[in-house]
Amino acid sequence: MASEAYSLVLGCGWIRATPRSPRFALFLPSRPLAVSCKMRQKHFSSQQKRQQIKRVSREQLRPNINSESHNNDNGLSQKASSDGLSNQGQESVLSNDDDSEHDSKDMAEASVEETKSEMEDEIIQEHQRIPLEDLKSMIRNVEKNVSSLNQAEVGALQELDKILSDKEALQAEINIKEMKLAETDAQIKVAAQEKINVEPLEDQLEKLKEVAPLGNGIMEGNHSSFSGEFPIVLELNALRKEYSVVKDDIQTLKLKLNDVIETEERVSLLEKECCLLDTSLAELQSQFTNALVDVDKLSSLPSYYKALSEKVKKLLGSVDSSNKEDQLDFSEFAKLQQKVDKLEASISKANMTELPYEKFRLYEEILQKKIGSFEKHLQVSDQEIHSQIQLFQESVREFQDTLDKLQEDSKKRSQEQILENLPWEFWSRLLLLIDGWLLEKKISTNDAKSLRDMAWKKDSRIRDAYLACESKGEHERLTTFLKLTYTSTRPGLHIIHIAAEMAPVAKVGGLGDVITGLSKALQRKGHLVEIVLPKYDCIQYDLIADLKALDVVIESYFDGQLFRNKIWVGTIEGLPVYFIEPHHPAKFFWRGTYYGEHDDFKRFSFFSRAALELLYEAGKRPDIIHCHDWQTAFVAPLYWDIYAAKGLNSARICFTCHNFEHQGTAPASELSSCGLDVHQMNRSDRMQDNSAHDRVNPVKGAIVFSNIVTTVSPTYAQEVCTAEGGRGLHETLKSFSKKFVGILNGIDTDAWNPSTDKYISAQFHADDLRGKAENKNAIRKHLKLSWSNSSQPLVGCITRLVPQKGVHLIRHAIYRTLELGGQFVLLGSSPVLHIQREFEDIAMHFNSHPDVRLLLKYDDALSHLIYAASDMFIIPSLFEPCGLTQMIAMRYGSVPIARKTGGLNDSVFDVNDNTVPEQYRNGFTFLPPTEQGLSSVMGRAFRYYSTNPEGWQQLIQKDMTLDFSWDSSASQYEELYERSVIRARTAAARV
Ligand SMILES: Nc1ncnc2c1ncn2[C@@H]1O[C@H](COP(=O)(O)OP(=O)(O)O)[C@@H](O)[C@H]1O
Repeated sequence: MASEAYSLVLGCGWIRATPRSPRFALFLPSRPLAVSCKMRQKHFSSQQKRQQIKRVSREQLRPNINSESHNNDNGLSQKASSDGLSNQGQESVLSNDDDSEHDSKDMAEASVEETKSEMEDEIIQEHQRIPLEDLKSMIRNVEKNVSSLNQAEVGALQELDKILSDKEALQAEINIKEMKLAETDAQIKVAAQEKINVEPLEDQLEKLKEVAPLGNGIMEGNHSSFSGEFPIVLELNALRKEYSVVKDDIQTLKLKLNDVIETEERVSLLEKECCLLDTSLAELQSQFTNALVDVDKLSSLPSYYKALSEKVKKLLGSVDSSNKEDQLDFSEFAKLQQKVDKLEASISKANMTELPYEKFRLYEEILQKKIGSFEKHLQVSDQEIHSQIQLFQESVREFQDTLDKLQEDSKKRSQEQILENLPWEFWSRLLLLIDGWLLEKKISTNDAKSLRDMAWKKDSRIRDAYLACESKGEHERLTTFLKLTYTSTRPGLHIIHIAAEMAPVAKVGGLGDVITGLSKALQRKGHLVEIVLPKYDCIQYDLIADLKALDVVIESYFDGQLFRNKIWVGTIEGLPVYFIEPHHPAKFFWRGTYYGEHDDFKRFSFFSRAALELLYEAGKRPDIIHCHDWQTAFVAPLYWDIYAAKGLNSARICFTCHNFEHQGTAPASELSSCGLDVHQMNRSDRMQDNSAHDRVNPVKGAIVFSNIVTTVSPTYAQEVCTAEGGRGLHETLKSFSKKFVGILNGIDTDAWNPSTDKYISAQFHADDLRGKAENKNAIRKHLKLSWSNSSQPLVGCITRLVPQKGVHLIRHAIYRTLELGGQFVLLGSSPVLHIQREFEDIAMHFNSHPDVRLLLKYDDALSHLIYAASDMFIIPSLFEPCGLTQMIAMRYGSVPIARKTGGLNDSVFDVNDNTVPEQYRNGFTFLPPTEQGLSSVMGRAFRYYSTNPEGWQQLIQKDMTLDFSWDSSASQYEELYERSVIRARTAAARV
């Protein structure tokens, strides 16, 4: 394109004006030499042309002369002409005399005359030799020749005249052309000069304009009359014109230059595009290579599939051979095989075909689609194959099982046939063994009876047990047989809880929750669980199903006489519950309260004895009697001291202390009321209080007399073995450490379930927390708190307001919450008067405060709403045997802020504690029981809440899904119970 434009410019240059050509050369550096050469050639050729014209005009003259002479010389003109052209000497002469026309004419005439005289001389000489006649004819011929010669001469002269006139015309023409040539030469010279001196000329013009006002007029063409008189002015005019033409040309050139620049820019853009295309091409190439690798990989899949098919076929074969009824459908496999084969073929086809680069993209897309669909097919095939394999494996397994069973059955049958046909001798030996153990008092009459019955019926279990331990020692045989009596007769354990609380009908604190939660969990595990409770007047009777008084009176001993007890039965949360209503003049459970009465020792010692009386009278044979806290701790010594001897001897006693702070000590004399021998019991190794020897300690008595002693968390179990934590019982606990264990409580996940809770405003769960925000809003409105800022954190606290719970820290938490910009809701009441008063004052102080509300009461329904609404939950206990509120709070998405003590230490793990695996970190903890310690941890929690809302949300979700159910705790109790029962039977067998 550039060269095209250039030739066009050159063309224009030649057509319009030669002088412009060198200016182009300024912008087209490769061209100036050629152009100037061309100019020089042109100039040279015009000179040559002129010389040629001159030469031709001279030569045109010469042949005419020669032809004249040679025509007369019998057509020898050709030779004469060539001689004439080659005669250099003649040419040089002619060239020196180029305008003498007359001289030429004279010379022609002289030449004719000369020829004529030469001929006459020849005739005379011929005449002297030849006859006259001949001479006469010859003369006539000569005369004829002369006349024809004369005619020829006239013609020649005419011809000469014509030639001369032609010559003149030609000469004139030549002159004009030479003049024109000279002019052109001059113009060329001027142009050459002008091309070098445009600017000086401009300056000159400017100077002329300045110095000659006349010149201005001339240049403007107003004084044409002076043109001829001022050649310089004319020249200047011409120059001006030339200058304007040049200017135009410059303009044109500039435009052209812009075009060129634009073109260059376009070229560079195109180059860039070209580069980009190159790189994308390279990318495509590499993608193509990768795709080929992928295709390679994919091509290996069919072989993998084939291997799988082979395996499946093998399996099918084995199944076929095992069971011909199991006919397998191969059509699916055949279809899959066809699909894979097809894909394989298309892949190899694609590999063989080399696609052009411009089709890469299209190819890649198709390839990707193919790979995608192939992968999908493969996935589906994989799944199908997998499920088919599983199906076949299952059927093979089933078949194998049936086979095994059949084999076992047939083996059994044949064995049974053998065993059934066991000689009478075998059964007699077995019966004698049982009787011997009974007589030797190695087993009880009952155990002996049930074992004897089994042997009598030829029960396979006793036969197998006998055969299994035939070669073993007697103790092991005894244990095996006793286990048989216990497992063979019942599906699980018979467990009876004797307690002072049961949630939700008679709940003061965590004890009530444990009774219900643990019992339900044990019930679910297949055990028979029953609960015996005092029939308090303040029980929530509406929560008891099928409550009824039995038409029976149980008399129980107290203060030297028998008192009648009315027995009520009913179910609470699906659990069978017995209520004892003593008809005692002191109206032990008609007080409108559970605890805190002056005669609590009497009240609960009475109840403990009446409960055992009930079991005894009812003829119950429980495996486990589980008593709780000091209120029912009397059961352990009463059982072993009185009821075991009376025949209620099937049970093992488990005692759980929920709080060693409460030991129920009393003057030793009071113990006699329930029938215990004070003298026997008030001993340091029995019930005597470790600190006051005239007092008996029911908790110590339970530790001593129970088979299993537990407390409610592993950390607390350790703490109470120290002087600081044991409250005087640490030595006793240490001495019975073998039967003492700490098991963390669980919570009743049915009762505490935010997705089904009927007490809360909106149910919610970990995956959808919108309900939690609704509950927050609802409680704020309900308690007339400010609800303008939904992100203002709400701190909850539900507790008994007792020193153990860190009341001073709870009070501090209220102020600290305000300091941190949060809201605080407390639900609690105190059995301690001064604490109750103190909190009532605080409640009054914040009566209409927008951010604090204190509710000094016990309110189960409200507690649910607070758990559901709060963002954080505070438990700053000085000590905490287990604590349930932190677990309930977490279940409701309220993050616990707890002191590291007792059960809190076993269930709350700080978000920053690197010693704990990340998945267990669920809250904020602090150790020093000080206001500073609490302030600091609350600050951390608030910062986390406000600065990391996403992390907070995740923390809530994690907390809500943690397992605090009773399942694992109940399993631990179950294991303890079972071990104890077996041990008892074995021990009984030994005695
Ligand atoms: N004022 C109250 N209103 C309703 N429920 C309460 C109140 N105070 C405590 N609770 C409940 O009592 C139980 C407390 O158990 P826990 O944390 O083991 O403490 P403790 O047994 O020492 O009182 C929780 O279920 C808690 O919700």
